[in-house]
Amino acid sequence: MKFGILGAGSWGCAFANLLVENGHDVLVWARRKEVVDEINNYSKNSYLPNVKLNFKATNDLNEIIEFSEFLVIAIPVQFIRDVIKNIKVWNIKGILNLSKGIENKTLKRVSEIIEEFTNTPYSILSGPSHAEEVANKIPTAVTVSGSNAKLFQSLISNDYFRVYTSEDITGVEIAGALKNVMAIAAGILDGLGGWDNSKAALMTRALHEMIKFGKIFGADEKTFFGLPGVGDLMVTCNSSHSRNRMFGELIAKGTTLNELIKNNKMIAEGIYTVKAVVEIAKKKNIEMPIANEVYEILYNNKNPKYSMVELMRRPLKKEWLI
Ligand SMILES: NC(=O)C1=CN([C@@H]2O[C@H](COP(=O)(O)OP(=O)(O)OC[C@H]3O[C@@H](n4cnc5c(N)ncnc54)[C@H](O)[C@@H]3O)[C@@H](O)[C@H]2O)C=CC1
Ligand SMILES: O=C(CO)COP(=O)(O)O
Repeated sequence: MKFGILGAGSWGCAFANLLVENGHDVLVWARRKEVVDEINNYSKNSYLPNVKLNFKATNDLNEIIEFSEFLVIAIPVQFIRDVIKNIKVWNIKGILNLSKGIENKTLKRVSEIIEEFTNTPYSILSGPSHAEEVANKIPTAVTVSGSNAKLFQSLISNDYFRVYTSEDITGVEIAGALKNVMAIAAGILDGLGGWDNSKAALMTRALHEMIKFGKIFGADEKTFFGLPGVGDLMVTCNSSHSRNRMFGELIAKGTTLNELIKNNKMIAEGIYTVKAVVEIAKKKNIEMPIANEVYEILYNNKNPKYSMVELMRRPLKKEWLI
């Protein structure tokens, strides 16, 4: 099959290699010409520096659309709209979204952004899947949900990348978006000196906060006890590969948010999604203590140590103790 991939970041490139490995034709769209040249001339990309890339890239959106049977989205969520608004004709069979977040300016999930522009069948793939490990064929398992879930499961699964299917698009999207926010909080505890007990308690609370938020939008609670939920929460809160966790750790150690954004080409989606989560929680009157603390630390300079200690001292709601 012919897959066009929007986004030549670490996940777009790792996923492109996987599709090539599975025998598919792949073309990647990169925003910047120098990234296209680096991929086409040297089979390299600074977003995934230690991996040989086995595909070609273009900077021409029309070329990608003409090429593709299926379109994969691997652009950080806040930037998706500015790219896809330039697609004039959506003559593709299906969309597979890999991106995890909620758009700040509209409070929309990726499926909701996409449906503003096209009624092309939409699916999302999400779960514990750090690009660096997938690129090195380290066994990984993810979930795909949406119109073409079974088809994508057959086209994408291989001996190191297992794809399971779900009916719960909303739950998979919300789990993937919110785990990034929670991982920033987990990283803050790492930065305070590796508070492992606190981190375990935080991750337990984080899961319940994600479930509570998801159920407001009709998500299935079961989704959060699977790969898109607790699976991705654990890997992102604990992995040295996680940008969101790393941002939290560096914030706790005194780096400012602006310095992190300026000094890192990679994107930690949670620093943007947390704004949308806090705004939605306020509108829908959902108590989101961890997300609120992450927001206060990132955007109102609340002291990370004081904030986390105070948060962890707050009594857990009875129903959250499992
Ligand atoms: N990297 C990973 O291990 C995984 C990432 N994801 C998700 O994949 C999505 C894509 O992120 P990554 O591949 O990780 O990206 P990245 O963080 O590796 O690279 C940043 C990407 O964002 C693009 N970008 C930066 N500023 C931009 C702007 N102003 N306008 C348009 N594009 C801009 C860059 O060109 C680059 O493609 C994200 O939603 C992420 O949460 C999901 C699973 C694993
Ligand atoms: O989604 C991911 C792993 O499943 C990647 O997490 P980070 O964006 O925190 O690196």
